[in-house]
Amino acid sequence: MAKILDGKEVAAALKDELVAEVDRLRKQGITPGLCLVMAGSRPDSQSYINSAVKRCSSIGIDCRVKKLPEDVTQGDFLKIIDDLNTDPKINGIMVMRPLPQYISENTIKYKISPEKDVDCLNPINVSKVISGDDDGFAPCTPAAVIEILDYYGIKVEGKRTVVIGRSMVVGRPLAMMLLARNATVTICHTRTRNLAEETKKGEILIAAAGKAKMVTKDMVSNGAVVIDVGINFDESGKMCGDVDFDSVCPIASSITPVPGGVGAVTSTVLAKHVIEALKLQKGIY
Ligand SMILES: Nc1nc(=O)c2c([nH]1)NC[C@@H]1CN(c3ccc(C(=O)N[C@@H](CCC(=O)O)C(=O)O)cc3)C=[N+]21
Repeated sequence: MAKILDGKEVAAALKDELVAEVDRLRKQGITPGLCLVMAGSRPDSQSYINSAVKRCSSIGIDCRVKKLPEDVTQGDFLKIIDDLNTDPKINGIMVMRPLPQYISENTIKYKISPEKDVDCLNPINVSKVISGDDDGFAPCTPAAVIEILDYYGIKVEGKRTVVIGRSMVVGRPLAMMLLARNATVTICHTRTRNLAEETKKGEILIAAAGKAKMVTKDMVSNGAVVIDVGINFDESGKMCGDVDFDSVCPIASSITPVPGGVGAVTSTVLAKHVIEALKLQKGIY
């Protein structure tokens, strides 16, 4: 049976470091501030906002949530981003995706100040992820995957690492972050032929496809490390990952559960990024 890679444990360890950091900053009279911006009422965005606010507040970050109507105009949206860019109390800006249909994500993402862009929407930060510079902000979810691998001492260098999924929030940036750590990376996606043949080559297999329980045991090689980034809900409304945990667990060497895996670390990484953003803006090293 695979060893369980416990996201809650990783998040707790990271949280301890961050609380200590926020305490040090508070003694200098500074409190980090985050604003989460949500247009419309998607339940997945709302659920992330709830857990992000809970987690960041418990670390000592001031959280603000800006809820905009689904039919907000592009002009109003841009004005809000502009105000946050210049607000000295706000160190991090997180805009929930996807944006409403009539808002151009391309326009919004360039507008977020790169120094406050804690979830990597601005192409300046995307380009840093691609070139392997670590002075920008990577998106929080792939950064959470890296935190888990680091915490458990799982080295990716030289290893055949297969990522399923090519989204801008997870698959693509994650592939680049693994490449920067010298993994041999394969990206699989909806048009990949003989998917199981490809995924079986992975010594490390990362599922970020957004499709419930799609990774079955015939797709996993014996002893693989399996990281499940999926957050889906099954027929009975229960949260489940992209990996069919019960069938894969017996053959993997280690595996992240859902819930309690990558998702449990993501909001703590967000808090980490807000603190880094503050230090960057204030010139604290
Ligand atoms: N710019 C942007 N970045 C995002 O990362 C992003 C987004 N937009 N839009 C919406 C989706 C959805 N999403 C969720 C993350 C965690 C939970 C969640 O339930 N987390 C639980 C833990 C789940 C677990 O344990 O696996 C928690 O933090 O307590 C839900 C939803 C992020 N998203």
